[in-house]
Amino acid sequence: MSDLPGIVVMGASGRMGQMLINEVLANDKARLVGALERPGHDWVGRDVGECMGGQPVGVTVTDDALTTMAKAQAVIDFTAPAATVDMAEIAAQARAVHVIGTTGLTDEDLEKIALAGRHATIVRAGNMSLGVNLLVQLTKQVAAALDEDFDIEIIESHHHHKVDAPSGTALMLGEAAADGRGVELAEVSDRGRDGITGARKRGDIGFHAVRGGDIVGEHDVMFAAPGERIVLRHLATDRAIFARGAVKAALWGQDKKPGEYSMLDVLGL
Ligand SMILES: NC(=O)C1=CN([C@@H]2O[C@H](COP(=O)(O)OP(=O)(O)OC[C@H]3O[C@@H](n4cnc5c(N)ncnc54)[C@H](O)[C@@H]3O)[C@@H](O)[C@H]2O)C=CC1
Ligand SMILES: O=C(O)C1=N[C@H](C(=O)O)C[C@H](O)C1
Repeated sequence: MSDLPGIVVMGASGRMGQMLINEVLANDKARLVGALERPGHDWVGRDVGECMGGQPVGVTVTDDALTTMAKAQAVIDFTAPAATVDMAEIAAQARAVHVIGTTGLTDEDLEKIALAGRHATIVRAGNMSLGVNLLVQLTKQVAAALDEDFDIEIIESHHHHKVDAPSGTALMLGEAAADGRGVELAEVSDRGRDGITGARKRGDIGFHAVRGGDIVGEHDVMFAAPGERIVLRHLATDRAIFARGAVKAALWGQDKKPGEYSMLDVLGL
């Protein structure tokens, strides 16, 4: 048997799940050892390659996370908050790296994940692409260089299936902007204005969510002052960028001590 790290993909039938299955299968430094779906899903019990419309790959989709994780060195999880919190405990028991791409996690979810991080290596990011993680660093730098004469607004656009807002990426960018300014995001966050809102409060960071069609993911960070505007922009046109980052994170995590890491750690940014 190969000693390459064995990776399980959770949420195998999802938009990201299918990207991840293809990415792991194509990677010569990893093996696909499991594909998980939620109980009752019609892919459960079938070969994941066939489910995706191709040749069999010898991995049957299952809803049995405990048994599947026993043979894995990492799990890549782009699913839903409740599923991710459950997996955090299972991955910690299995001493497997847990790569979390799921967004929409509450503070309570994050506390539970942090607890699991005492025993497991977790890499979590609202966006696993190289471009967005660079944008995070640029946002922090620009926010640190400018004063509050520049109003910061974050505008994100996604496909009409997306269930959470603001996007995980928008929140990462907001945190970076707040960090650059030396303030707490929670103190200055202004989400989705509506009605008679009053004039914009100096120092606030605004968030706006557009949902439509098949937009993969677009993010603008606008710094607007009287007489001039700077706009930092990332456009995702292919979900493969997220899958590539996630597989990189799963491999990077193999020799890391337990704890919570980000894609900035993985990419060395
Ligand atoms: N961090 C990043 O770079 C990115 C994060 N995302 C996030 O990933 C998540 C998933 O996005 P999509 O793939 O578009 O959604 P999706 O709805 O297409 O896929 C989610 C999949 O998870 C499965 N699932 C739900 N509960 C499960 C359980 N208990 N066990 C196993 N599978 C379970 C669902 O059946 C579904 O197939 C979202 O939170 C999204 O925001 C998406 C793209 C990039
Ligand atoms: O749900 C998505 O599709 C995406 N979610 C992530 C987010 O919430 O930022 C990353 C990417 O923008 C696609």
